[in-house]
Amino acid sequence: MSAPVLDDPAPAGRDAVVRLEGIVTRFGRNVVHEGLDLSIHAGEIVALVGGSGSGKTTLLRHVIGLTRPAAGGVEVFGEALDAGGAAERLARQRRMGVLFQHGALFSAFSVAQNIAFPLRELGVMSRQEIDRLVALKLEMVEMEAAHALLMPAELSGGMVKRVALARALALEPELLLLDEPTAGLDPDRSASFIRLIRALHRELGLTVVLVTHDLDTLAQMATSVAVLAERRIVSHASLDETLALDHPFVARFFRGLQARRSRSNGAGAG
Ligand SMILES: Nc1ncnc2c1ncn2[C@@H]1O[C@H](COP(=O)(O)OP(=O)(O)OP(=O)(O)O)[C@@H](O)[C@H]1O
Repeated sequence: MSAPVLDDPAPAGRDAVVRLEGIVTRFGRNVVHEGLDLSIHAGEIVALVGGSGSGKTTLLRHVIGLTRPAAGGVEVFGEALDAGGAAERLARQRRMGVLFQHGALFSAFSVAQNIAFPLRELGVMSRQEIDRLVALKLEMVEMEAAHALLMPAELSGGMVKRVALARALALEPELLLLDEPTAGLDPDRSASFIRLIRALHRELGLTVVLVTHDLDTLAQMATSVAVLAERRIVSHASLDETLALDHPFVARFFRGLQARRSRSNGAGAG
């Protein structure tokens, strides 16, 4: 196996938005992470890839503080996740938006109520301010104002993802965590979801961590790829550098993309 690529793909001088150091995670006897390190810098879209059960979702849960590693440090926005009092921890939480794979909407709430939920929790906005922000977020995810009154059961799969994204964006997060955002979407809906995230990334300067098994999503979105294998990040590098790695998981995972690239190179050469 060639040497793993562990150099930092972000330009020097940018602060880490997320820094994971020496993370150890255990569920009973199942050791999921062991000495895992990863730094993510402002403005990056990092695709986190790894085999099924390798601990990608668990890592995202550590970043937002839903779970705690058995050992190691989790820093977000330059501070330890549990630094400071309750108010400071909450303030840090609000700088992060999350879209989980089964990030279901509250089924008894309308689209508008779902998007308004994090805003209401803040308890500082008037009804009019909340309505205005909900309308703005709906527009941001390219949904019509009339959709605000629909119930989740009335939405298509693509619309559910958009509403969940609008809710994740409600508090204007600087860091967006996306777990399989395009899973279950048909190619058209998937492509438009990718366009949307890329536009938001460009316009809002978001930092994004993206877990995906979908090579098209990855190739079109990621500014870097972090590979979770053997319980740690074995490589964090550009897609091209990742493709050049001699690692069994990388070879298996990227086989389709490699084949497509060599076909198009062949076609170009001929
Ligand atoms: N709450 C829990 N209790 C016990 N084991 C857990 C718990 N959460 C996760 N695990 C175990 O930790 C491992 C990593 O799970 P995780 O969901 O993070 O993997 P993943 O890489 O996201 O997988 P996939 O790609 O299949 O979604 C698995 O073996 C899983 O069974």
